Amino acid sequence: MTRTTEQPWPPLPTEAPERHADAPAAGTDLPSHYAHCFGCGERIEQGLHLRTTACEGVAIRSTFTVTAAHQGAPGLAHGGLLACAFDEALGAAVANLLRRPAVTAKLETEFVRPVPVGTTLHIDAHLDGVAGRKVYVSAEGRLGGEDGDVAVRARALFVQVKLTHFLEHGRPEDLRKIAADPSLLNRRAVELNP
Ligand SMILES: CCCCC/C=C\C/C=C\C/C=C\C/C=C\CCCC(=O)SCCNC(=O)CCNC(=O)[C@H](O)C(C)(C)COP(=O)(O)OP(=O)(O)OC[C@H]1O[C@@H](n2cnc3c(N)ncnc32)[C@H](O)[C@@H]1OP(=O)(O)O
Repeated sequence: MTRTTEQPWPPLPTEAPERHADAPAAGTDLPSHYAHCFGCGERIEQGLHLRTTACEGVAIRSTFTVTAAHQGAPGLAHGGLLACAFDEALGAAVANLLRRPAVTAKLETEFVRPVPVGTTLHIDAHLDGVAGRKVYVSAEGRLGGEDGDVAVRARALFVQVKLTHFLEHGRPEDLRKIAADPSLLNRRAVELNP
């Protein structure tokens, strides 16, 4: 079987990603983009509660601590939730460093080692290339520390979208909740009208 990481990446010619001039400075802790996001939202009790910090260049670092609510096999993280953690970290890299809204079009994960409950996964995500609206991004997750063993690798294609994407497709009652309480959404993460 061909491993994901043995295939060319990005899969087509791209330009080097340019960090936006107003991207958060390296070392800045990035707030949750949406209070009800399963990946980072503070209002989702059993969510992943990813915490993300901007790094130098076109990179971010996230941490995800696996709890008993995230099990697949006894005492081990569910692979689908690990994929969710990577979707979140990769998306945070795209949105915060380029400051444009984008959605995941394709997400590949490679599970290298089991991730036990109680472990903190340290995820390093970096932008790899841009081709028009397409942004290629990848990440590695290490067990227990920044120098720990790699447990998961992921890479993804994000496609930049207009704000209208969310207004057209989002459930009206959730959009109304945001209108009533704008603090649910971190509007500063991206330029909504570039
Ligand atoms: C009030 C609301 C505010 C909203 C929030 C605002 C801001 C948020 C702020 C900060 C965010 C911070 C952090 C975010 C962190 C995590 C977020 C998690 C992200 C997600 O969890 S998000 C949910 C899952 N995600 C979806 O729900 C997407 C469903 N999907 C679609 O909505 C469409 O499918 C779309 C838009 C992807 C494309 O549709 P489209 O019509 O715009 O464009 P099109 O189809 O032309 O694709 C353009 C080019 O991408 C190529 N392409 C497309 N798909 C491909 C694939 N699978 N493989 C290979 N290439 C592909 C085409 O081949 C073409 O390539 P080319 O240009 O070369 O022809």
